[in-house]
Amino acid sequence: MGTLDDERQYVERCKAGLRRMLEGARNNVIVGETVAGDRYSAERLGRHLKSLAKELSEEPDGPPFFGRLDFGPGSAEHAGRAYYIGRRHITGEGGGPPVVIDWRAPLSRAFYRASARDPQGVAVRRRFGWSDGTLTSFEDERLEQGEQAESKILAAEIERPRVGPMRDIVATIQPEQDDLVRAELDASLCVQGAPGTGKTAVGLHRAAYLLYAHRQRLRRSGVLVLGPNRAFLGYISAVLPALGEVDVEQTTLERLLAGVPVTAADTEAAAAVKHDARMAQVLRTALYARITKPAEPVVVPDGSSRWRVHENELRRYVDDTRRESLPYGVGRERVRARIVESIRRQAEARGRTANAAWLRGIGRGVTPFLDVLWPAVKPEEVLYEVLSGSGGAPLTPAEWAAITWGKVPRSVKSAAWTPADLVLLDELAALIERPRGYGHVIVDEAQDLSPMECRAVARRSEHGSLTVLGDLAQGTTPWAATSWPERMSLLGKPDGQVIALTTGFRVPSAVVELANTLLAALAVEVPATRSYRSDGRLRVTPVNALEKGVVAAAREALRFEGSIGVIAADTAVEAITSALWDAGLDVGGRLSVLPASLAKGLEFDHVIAAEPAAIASAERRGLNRLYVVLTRAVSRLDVVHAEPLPPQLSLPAQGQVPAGASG
Ligand SMILES: Nc1ncnc2c1ncn2[C@@H]1O[C@H](COP(=O)(O)OP(=O)(O)OP(=O)(O)O)[C@@H](O)[C@H]1O
Repeated sequence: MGTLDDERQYVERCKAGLRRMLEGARNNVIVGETVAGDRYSAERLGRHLKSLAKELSEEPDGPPFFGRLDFGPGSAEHAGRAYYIGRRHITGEGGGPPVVIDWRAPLSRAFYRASARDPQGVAVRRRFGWSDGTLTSFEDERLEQGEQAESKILAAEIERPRVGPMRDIVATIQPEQDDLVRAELDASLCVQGAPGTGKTAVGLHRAAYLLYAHRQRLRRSGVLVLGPNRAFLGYISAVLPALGEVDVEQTTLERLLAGVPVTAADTEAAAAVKHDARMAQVLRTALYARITKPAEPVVVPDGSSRWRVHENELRRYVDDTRRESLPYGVGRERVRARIVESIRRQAEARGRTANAAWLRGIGRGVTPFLDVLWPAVKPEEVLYEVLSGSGGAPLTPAEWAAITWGKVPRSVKSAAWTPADLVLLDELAALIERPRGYGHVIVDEAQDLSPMECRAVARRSEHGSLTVLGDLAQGTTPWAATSWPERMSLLGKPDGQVIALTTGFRVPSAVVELANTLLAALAVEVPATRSYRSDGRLRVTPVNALEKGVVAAAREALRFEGSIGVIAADTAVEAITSALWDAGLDVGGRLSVLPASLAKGLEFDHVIAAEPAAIASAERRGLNRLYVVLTRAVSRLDVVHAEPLPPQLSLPAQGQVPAGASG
C-alpha cells in the first residue's frame, strides 16, 4: 500500500498520461482531417477529436482520481492488483494497462458497492481527499478484514459549503444511488425522493453512465434531460460536461415545445382544462373532422384524356387509411398514393407504361381533390378552430367556456398563444407527423407535469426509456401528481419501477424536522427520510418589519462562506431586493433574491425564507411551495417573519430564538 508521497508520484504519472492523451488527440485532429473517407466523416471525426482535445486541455489540474481498489484473494479475476478510479479513463504508457479507470467501467462498481459484509473481492478501498487540485489525504477501509468506517472525506464532501453551480458526485455516489445510476438502459425508472436525496444528481450521473455503457446506441438516438426552468438548467448544466459528456440535450419542456411565441397567459380555469388528458381526444376529433366523405369522383386530366377514380373507391381508400392509424400527414400521402396507384392500374390496362415522371404528374393532379378529402393542415389552424368554440363531448359546456376565446382573433396569424397552448400544439403536431424520439429521457421535477405534458414526454421516449425524478410533496402545479404509478402510465411506461431514495444529503436534520411538520397537510404519501447531516442550523426570527429583518439576516449570513438565497413570495421580491441594495448589500454576487416560484431544484448554503405565510397563501398549493422553499438550505436556514407562521408549520422545540431578537 502506498504512502501519501507514493500516491502523489502516481498523480504525476496520471498527469503525464493525460498530457500524452492530449497530444495524441491534437495530432489526431490533424490526421483525422486528412484521412477520413468523406467530408462528412472527416468533419465529425474532427469535431470529436477537437472536443476531446479541448476537454483534456481544460481540466489539467482536476484530480485525476478519487479512489483506489486493492483486490485481495477473494477476487478471482483481480487478486493482487490495484486500480485507481477517476472521472475519466487515462491510458497507460506504451499501450500498457490504464493508469486510471473510468468510474463508469464495470470494475469501478466495487468502489461504490463493496462493504465489509460483502467485500466483492476488495481488500482495501482507499478514498482520496483533495484540496485545490492537490492530493492532501486518504482513508482506507480494509473490507476483507471486516473494517468499514464512516468516511470523513465523504462527510466533508457532503457538508462542504455550496458555491456556484451543482457539482458532480462521482467520488461519493452512495450504494442506493449507484443502483439507479447503473440500471439497465431498457429499464424505465421512477425515483421518488425527499428534498436533497440526490434525485437530480442521480439522473445526471445516469445519463453519463448510459452514454458510456451504450454509446453506439445512444449516439444515434440521443439523450434528453428535461428540467423545470432556466434557473435550474443553469444550475445543473455544468455537471455532464464535467463528466466528459457534452452531447446531452438539456432543456425545459416549454423550450422543447416552443414552436410559436407565447404572448398570452391562461386563466387558472383554462389551464386546468387545457392540461387535462381529455384534450387529446378533443384535438384528435377536431383534426380528423377535417377529413370529408368523398362525394364526387377524382378526375385527373392527362393530355387529351382524363382519369377517374369513383367516389366509392375513394371512400374505401379513405376508410382503409384511417383504420391504419397513421399520423394524419402520412395518411394524406397514403391516400394520394392509393389514388395514383388506381390510375396507374387503369393506364397500364390501356397499354400505357407509367414512368416515375408521369406518376409524379398524376400525383400533383390529385392534390386539389386531396385538399378537400384529406386537407393538409397546420397545428395552429386546428387549435384556432378549437379555441374559437367547438363545443361537444368530452368537455362540459363550462369547460368549453373556460378555454374558448372571449373575442376570436381575426386569423390564425393574429392568435396570441399561451404556455398551455404550446402543449396542445405539440399534441397536434404529433398527430400530424411523428416527433423525434430519444433513446433515453430524464425528466426532473416530474411531479409537476400535467397529463398533457406527460403525453409530450411519452411521445419522445416511446421507443426508448425514461428516468422520472420527483417528489410528490413538492408538487406545486394544479395538476401535480399524487401517485407515481398513475403518472408512469401517463408517461407511457406503466411497468416502470418506482423506487424511493430516503437519505437526504442536502438539508440538515433540524431543517428537515421543521419542513416535515408540513407533510401532514400536503395530502400525499411519501416515505419518511433521514438526513445524513447532523450539522447545520435552523433559526426562526419574528420581526416587526420584514425587509429590515431580512437585511439583518442577510448581513449576518454574509459573514459565513457559501451562497445565500433569500427566497420570498413572488410579489415581495422587488421590495426585498431594494431593501438589500439600500442597505449596501451586493445582490447578485453570492447573495441572491429569488421568487419562491423559481426555487425548485436549487440549493443555497444559507437560505433566508422570508415570510412563510405570504409564500403559503400566494397560491393554491402554497404549502407545497413553502415545503420546497424550506428545503433549499445546505448549512443554515433563517426563517424571518413579521406575520404569524402558517398554522401547519410547527416549530421543533430547539432552534428558535426569542421574539424580537433581530430586525
Ligand atoms: N452521494 C452524494 N455525495 C455527495 N453529495 C451528494 C450525494 N448525493 C446528493 N448529494 C448532494 O446533495 C444535494 C442534493 O442533491 P440533488 O439536488 O440531486 O437532490 P434532489 O433530490 O434533486 O433534491 P430536490 O428534490 O430538493 O431538488 C446536492 O448538493 C448534491 O450534490
